Amino acid sequence: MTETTGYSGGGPVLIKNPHLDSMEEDILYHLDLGTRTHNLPAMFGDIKFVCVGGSPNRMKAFAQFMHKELGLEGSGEDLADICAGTDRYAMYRTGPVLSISHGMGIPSISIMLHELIKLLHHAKCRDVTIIRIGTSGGLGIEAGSVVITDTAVDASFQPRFEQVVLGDVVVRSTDLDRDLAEELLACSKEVPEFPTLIGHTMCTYDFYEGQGRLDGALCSFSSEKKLEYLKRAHEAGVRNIEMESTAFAAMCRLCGLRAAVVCVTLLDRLEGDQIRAPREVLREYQQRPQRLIAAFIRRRLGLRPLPATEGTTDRHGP
Ligand SMILES: O=P(O)(O)O[C@H]1O[C@H](CO)[C@@H](O)[C@H]1O
Ligand SMILES: O=c1cc[nH]c(=O)[nH]1
Repeated sequence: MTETTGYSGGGPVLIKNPHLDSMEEDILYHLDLGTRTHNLPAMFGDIKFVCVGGSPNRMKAFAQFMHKELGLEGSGEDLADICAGTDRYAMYRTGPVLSISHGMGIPSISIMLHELIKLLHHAKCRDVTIIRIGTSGGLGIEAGSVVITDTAVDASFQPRFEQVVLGDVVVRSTDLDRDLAEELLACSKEVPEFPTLIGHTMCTYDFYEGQGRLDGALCSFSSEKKLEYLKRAHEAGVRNIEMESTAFAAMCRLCGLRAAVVCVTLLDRLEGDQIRAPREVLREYQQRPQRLIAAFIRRRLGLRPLPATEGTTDRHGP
């Protein structure tokens, strides 16, 4: 079965679930929030930008960075984790920006997105832009490059996300908002210290065998087969590889959220498998998507570009 419902962009957050209307209460279990226990419109109704990424520390650092970038009062060092009652995900807000961690892989981001999208719906948010700021392995591009995804593809280079529902495979489109990708590319001129490009992003179910690595606990293919696969991916337009983009693109699109994926590359997979860059270098790399998104949000809010932003200082690294 293929679901073709189109991306609407702007407007309200669409919930494609008729059962929700008849529920007296909706408990967002993994976020430790709920419609009875929290005034979600008061807490989140004015959110316009949602940024998600794997690591809780990265998303805290990003919220603190945005606090400064938006020129809000105070240092932002004391931003509280809104989901502190659970250790599944971490969530911070500053001004109109919500910053949330999603863990690693499709099952983890999928659970977070179900609850986040319902939260935005219950809060009556409108015109929300959602961006995944992540890390990835590059394909044929310099380590440290930032890739803005035009289309998320699966491990067979197809623009689809397959979800098993009641035993049947449901196929969902993974197109992302082209205009938003172009707008982000235009913003990259404000952060010229690193290369930024648009390309396909391949999403896999695993970091090791699933991404053609030779260095996992299991490996059943040769070095030649690995390179042949990665080169085919490159020829198909893939410029980076990560583990959440297809599910993210499919769910956001169906729910009317304008979405983008912006990931830095930690290495060039055509040159190796192990991530060897020193922690200091990796730390600076993971700040790059954040700096680009800060420039984008500032521009959207009509704030003047800041001279040479330095990014966040998350001490934990990617
Ligand atoms: O850096 P983040 O955004 O966590 O994402 C990437 O890093 C993880 C693997 O190290 C995967 O989840 C992959 O998608
Ligand atoms: O190679 C990489 C690096 C980061 N994240 C991935 O999923 N793959």
